[in-house]
Amino acid sequence: MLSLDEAQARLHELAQPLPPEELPVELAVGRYLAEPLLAQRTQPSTDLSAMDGYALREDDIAGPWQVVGESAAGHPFKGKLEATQAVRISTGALMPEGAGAVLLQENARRDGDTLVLDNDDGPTSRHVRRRGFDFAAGDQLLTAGFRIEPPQVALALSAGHSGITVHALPRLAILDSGDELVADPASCEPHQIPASNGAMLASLAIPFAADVIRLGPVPDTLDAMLGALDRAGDVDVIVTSGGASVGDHDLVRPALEQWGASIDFWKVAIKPGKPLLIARKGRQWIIGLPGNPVSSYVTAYLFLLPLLRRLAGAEFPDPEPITVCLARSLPATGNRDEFVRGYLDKGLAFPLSQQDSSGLRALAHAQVLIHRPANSPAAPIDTIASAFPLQNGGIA
Ligand SMILES: Nc1nc2c(c(=O)[nH]1)N[C@H]1C(S)=C(S)[C@@H](COP(=O)(O)OP(=O)(O)OC[C@H]3O[C@@H](n4cnc5c(N)ncnc54)[C@H](O)[C@@H]3O)O[C@H]1N2
Ligand code: MOO
Repeated sequence: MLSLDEAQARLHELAQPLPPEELPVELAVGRYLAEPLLAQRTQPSTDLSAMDGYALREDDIAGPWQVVGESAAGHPFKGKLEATQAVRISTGALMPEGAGAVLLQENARRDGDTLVLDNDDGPTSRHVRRRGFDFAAGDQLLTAGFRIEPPQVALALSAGHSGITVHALPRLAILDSGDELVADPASCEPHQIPASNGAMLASLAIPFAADVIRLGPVPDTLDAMLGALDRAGDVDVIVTSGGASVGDHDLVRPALEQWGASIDFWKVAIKPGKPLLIARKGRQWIIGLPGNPVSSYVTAYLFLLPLLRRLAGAEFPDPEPITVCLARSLPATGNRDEFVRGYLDKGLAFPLSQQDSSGLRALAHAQVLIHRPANSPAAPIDTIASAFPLQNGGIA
C-alpha cells in the first residue's frame, strides 16, 4: 500500500499538462496559465490623483492658490503647474506637469478661482498614485500554472492583453457501477439504492473539467463495464466509482486489465478510500474510486481533482490545508492517514460524530477534512491539526 504522499507524488510525476491554447482573457476563467504573464504596459502609465480635489506643487502647500484649469479622468490638463497655481482634479485623472500633491476638496474652500485651506488637513503627495506603482512594462505578473480568476482577468487586461495562453481543460467521463444502483431515486426496492456518486462526482469535477460525460449506473458484469469504458471515447480521464475493492463482484480492476489499461497503483493508506486505483491506457487516465459515497468523495478530492488540475496545468494541483484547533478529542490512528469530516465554528474544528464511509448526512454537514497522519497518538481537545477545506475543491 502506498502512502498518501507517495501516491500523490506518483500521480503528479506521471501526469503532464494538456496542450496550450490562446483564449480571450474573459473566457479563460478557471484555466491555468501556460506561460508567465508579462506586463505589456506600465500601470499607471503616469502619476494620477487618487482623490477628487486640487493638484498642487509639492513645494507649495500653504496657499492660497489660483485655480487655472481642470484635469478630469480621460481629459488631462495641458499646461504646466506653476507656484501658487492649482488645478481642479478628479480621481484617476493625470497629475499635471509640475504637480506633486493633492488637496482633498472637503479640506478646501473655493471663492471663484481662489482656493484656500479650510482646515489643518493640507495637501499631500499620499494622494498621488505614482507611475508604475502597480507594475511596469516587462514585469512578470503571474507565473506559469497560475489559476485565472476574476482578479487575474482584470490584471491581464490592465497589463495590455486581450488574449492569454492557457492549458486545455481535461474532458472527463464518470462511470458508476453496481447492480444495486437505481437511476430514479424515487423508485427503489429494499435491495436497491439511488445512484448518487456519479452526480456528486460530476458536480465536484465540473469546475476543473471541459465537460463531463455520465456513463452509469452500469451493472456488475465485465461486458457492461467494457462497453461503458468503450463509450467513454477519447476523454482524458475516466472515473469509476464502486467495484474497486476485493469482493467477488468488484470488477473494475479485471475490467480495466481486459480493456488494455495498465494499473499504476491500487490501494493507498488512507481512511476512507483505501481501494483507490490509478491506471492508464495510452494518454488516457483512469481513476477507480471506492463505491462508499464518502470514500468516493474523499478520494475524488485528494486524487481526481489534483489530477484534473495537473492536466489543466496548475502549478500547485493539490488542495491547500489550513491549521485548525480541535474542539473535540480524536482517537489514535492506525496504519492509514485518516480524513475526519468536521465543521468549523469560530476558528475551532468540530469532528462530526458519524465517520462511517457511507454516512452522507455527516458529509453534507462537513466543511473540512481533518488530516490525522497514520500512527498518530490520541489527540486531546485543543490539539493543533491540519485540515483541508472542502469549498472550491480545496483551492483557496
Ligand atoms: N474484505 C474486504 N472488504 C472490503 C475492503 C477490504 O479491504 N476487504 N475494503 C472496504 C473499503 S475500505 C471500501 S471503501 C469498500 C469499497 O468497495 P468498492 O469500491 O468495491 O465499492 P462497492 O462494493 O461497489 O460499494 C460500496 C458501497 O457503496 C455503495 N455505492 C457504490 N456505488 C454507488 C453509487 N454510485 N452511488 C451510491 N452508492 C454507491 C454500494 O451500494 C455499497 O454500499 O469496500 C470495503 N470492503
Ligand atoms: O476506505 Mo473505505 O473507504 O474505509 O470505507
